[in-house]
Amino acid sequence: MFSFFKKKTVTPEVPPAPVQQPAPAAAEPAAAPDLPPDTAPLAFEMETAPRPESKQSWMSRLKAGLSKTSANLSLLFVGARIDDELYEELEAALLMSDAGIDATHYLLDALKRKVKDEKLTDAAAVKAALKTLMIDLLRPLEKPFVLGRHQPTVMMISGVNGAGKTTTIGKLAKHMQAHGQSVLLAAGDTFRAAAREQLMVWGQRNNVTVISQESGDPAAVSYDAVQSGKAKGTNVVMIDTAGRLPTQLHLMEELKKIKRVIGKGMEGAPHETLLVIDGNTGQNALAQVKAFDDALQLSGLIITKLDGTAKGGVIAAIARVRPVPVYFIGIGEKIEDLQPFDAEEFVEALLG
Ligand SMILES: Nc1nc2c(ncn2[C@@H]2O[C@H](COP(=O)(O)OP(=O)(O)OP(=O)(O)O)[C@@H](O)[C@H]2O)c(=O)[nH]1
Repeated sequence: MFSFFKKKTVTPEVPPAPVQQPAPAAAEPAAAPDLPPDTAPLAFEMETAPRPESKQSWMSRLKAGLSKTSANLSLLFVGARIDDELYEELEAALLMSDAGIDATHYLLDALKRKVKDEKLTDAAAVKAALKTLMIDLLRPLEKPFVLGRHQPTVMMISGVNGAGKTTTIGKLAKHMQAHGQSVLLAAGDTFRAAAREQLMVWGQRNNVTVISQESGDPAAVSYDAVQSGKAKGTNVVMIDTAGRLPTQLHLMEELKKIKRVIGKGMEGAPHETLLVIDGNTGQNALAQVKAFDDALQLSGLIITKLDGTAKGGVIAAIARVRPVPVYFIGIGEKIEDLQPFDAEEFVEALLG
């Protein structure tokens, strides 16, 4: 397993907070510690050079996950002539991959131009040109996930039901703990007792404090969690929210309220407003990104389940239509199955 956080060369001004003992209870009201908002006791950013053996296994699994699309796209270029028929087949394959009309036409137009300008006649060279164009399209979505700029860093996590929010929070919490970051979770899903319990049990098992309330207002639970995080000097507060559809307008309003109330608990918070999307939801994922971004002004995405029946092309649609950075992608349920998004590696898996 390789890590995706690394220590930045920041001189600690304040010693890092100790890892919390599990204390699954409602937060006691407390005053904020006297820290400037941007105090950076520790800062972490992406690991840029993961261990080769782990990288290899990650790549082969990502490739397996996206094999449907890569098989379709790769086959097109085998012994192909560069003509209208190839472009038509490529258009169909890109649309089938969930890239959507906008990204598909953008890529095709750019490819045709490149083929002409560079006088490409060989199918392999055209495929390589498409790869370069896709990498250029997706690269702006790469963004390192940095911790340590705030004490605590407050993260709000949203998404539709079953997208993988809670699982992802668990994985992130473990990675953060492994790097000396103390983590506090807020069970903002006050509707489903089972969701709350799931998080509580997980917290106890993993030595992570979970703030929860039996019933009531998810905004209040989130506020309590921020207060508790500030009082205890916790490094990271992650706020889980109940799954909801963008069409459930009252629930989208509730999300906005949660965000506002978090901001009342700590100026500038949440520092990360994340949307978790299931990679198998195709073009609907784009609709989710738009709706949640309109409501919350997202700072980043996490795309899960790229190991299933995902086609992967929707990320090109996101890059064209609503380029919210993709912090992480997930290809399974184990902790090492969540890794930073890397455009080059993703396109390599997508195009073979
Ligand atoms: N195959 C696969 N399964 C995943 C991945 N991430 C999460 N899951 C599974 O997806 C299911 C739903 O995950 P949860 O984390 O409970 O999703 P949630 O968004 O919190 O769901 P709600 O609380 O209902 O809104 C679980 O069975 C997870 O194990 C992934 O990357 N790959």
